[in-house]
Amino acid sequence: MLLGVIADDFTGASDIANTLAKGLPGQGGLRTTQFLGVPTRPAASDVEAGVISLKSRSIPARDAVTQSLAALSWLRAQGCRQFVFKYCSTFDSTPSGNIGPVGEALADALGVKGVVACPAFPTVGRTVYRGHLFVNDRLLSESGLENHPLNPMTDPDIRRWLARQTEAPAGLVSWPTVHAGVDPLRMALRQAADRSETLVIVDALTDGDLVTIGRACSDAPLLTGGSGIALGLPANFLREGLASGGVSDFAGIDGPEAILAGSCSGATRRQIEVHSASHPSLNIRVDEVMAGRVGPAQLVDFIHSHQGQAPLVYSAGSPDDVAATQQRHGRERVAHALEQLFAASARRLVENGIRRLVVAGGETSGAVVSALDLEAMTIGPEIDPGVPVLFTRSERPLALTLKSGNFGADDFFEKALRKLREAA
Ligand SMILES: Nc1ncnc2c1ncn2[C@@H]1O[C@H](COP(=O)(O)OP(=O)(O)OP(=O)(O)O)[C@@H](O)[C@H]1O
Ligand SMILES: O=C(O)[C@@H](O)C(=O)CO
Repeated sequence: MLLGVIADDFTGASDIANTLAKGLPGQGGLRTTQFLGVPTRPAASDVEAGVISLKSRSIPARDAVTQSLAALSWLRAQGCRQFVFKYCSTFDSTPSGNIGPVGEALADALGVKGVVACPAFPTVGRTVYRGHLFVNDRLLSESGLENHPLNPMTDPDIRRWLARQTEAPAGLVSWPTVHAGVDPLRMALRQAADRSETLVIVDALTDGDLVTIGRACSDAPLLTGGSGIALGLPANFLREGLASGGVSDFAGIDGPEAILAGSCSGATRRQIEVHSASHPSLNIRVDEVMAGRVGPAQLVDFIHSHQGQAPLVYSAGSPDDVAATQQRHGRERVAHALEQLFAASARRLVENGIRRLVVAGGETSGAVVSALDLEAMTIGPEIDPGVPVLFTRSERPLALTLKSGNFGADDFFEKALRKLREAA
């Protein structure tokens, strides 16, 4: 294994696995596997990039650090020569973590400073300029992310946000330096290290900037960021003749289908609206779940009784509804109850023969996939930017996709089910 990624949620892991498997146009990528949690045995020998999915974005910082260091240890044992800590392109975190504490702990373990921190993902509108994160043409804090159910992002100055989470000062390399090219950027990162800045926000506005960052970091033991940070990395290994540049061998998996959406993000809510207009859909009422009147049986029955029609079960409400629900029952309790509900339902659905599964939302995906007890998934073709097909190679193969809340076109759900059936 050449490259090891530690991702703080499951959809984010798929996102960066997609980037690594795809590589740059015309060049090919790395043979990539997404692992669910820290594996307990060695990886297959042909894996070039291993992405470990943790569910560490919204847990106490101390636990996130412990899990991330365990992931690092396993990846080191597989022979990786470079590591990436993948977090959300909208820098999802709170003033107490977890990007800062995990980033610093990994940097300390690898003995490095001047480590890039760049959540930019221009294809889906995330850019960083002068340390400020934009989502399309809005600052992060006015993009809807200020209403996130778990980590409201209320400050677009991510250097300031990061500095609240870190022990060492957080640095900044602004866009003119990135634009000036590989050597000036390398020098700026070295200078940041000399100032004892462990994590350094690096601006990026385009894929070209991310490729420059990738090249400048060809020898860096550690990078941190959104999936865009991986854009230029496969090329480094290909250039050195270390990687194969292989393509996906996904043959398509047909069979019963289900869509489970626990995300309340803007894009998912639009996808729910579009899909529900012409497909059976069940809106889970949180009050009913909290009162114990709705459980997995209802969800599973609904999916089974609408087979062949792309049935959708979702929990999303408007930001006002979500806030009111959290007020009534408590944020953690609601999140826990919904995640358990989706997880238990998914387990039963797969036991009962569901073979194509679409899940929306990082935390939701984490809960669902953990309940399915899958160890590793191979990366197939891309469905929409940042969202690939994943498949298992077991006797009863499963094709699934884990969609980040804010990713995907409006018709994502229908398109995803189709892509899970088609060969690459
Ligand atoms: N109606 C609701 N009211 C309150 N909380 C909800 C509701 N529906 C879902 N949730 C909770 O909100 C959280 C949504 O997080 P999740 O990570 O799944 O989606 P997301 O944040 O949109 O996706 P991503 O992390 O990929 O951007 C989950 O913990 C979920 O249980
Ligand atoms: O970076 C992103 O936006 C996604 O991969 C993600 O992490 C959402 O959970």
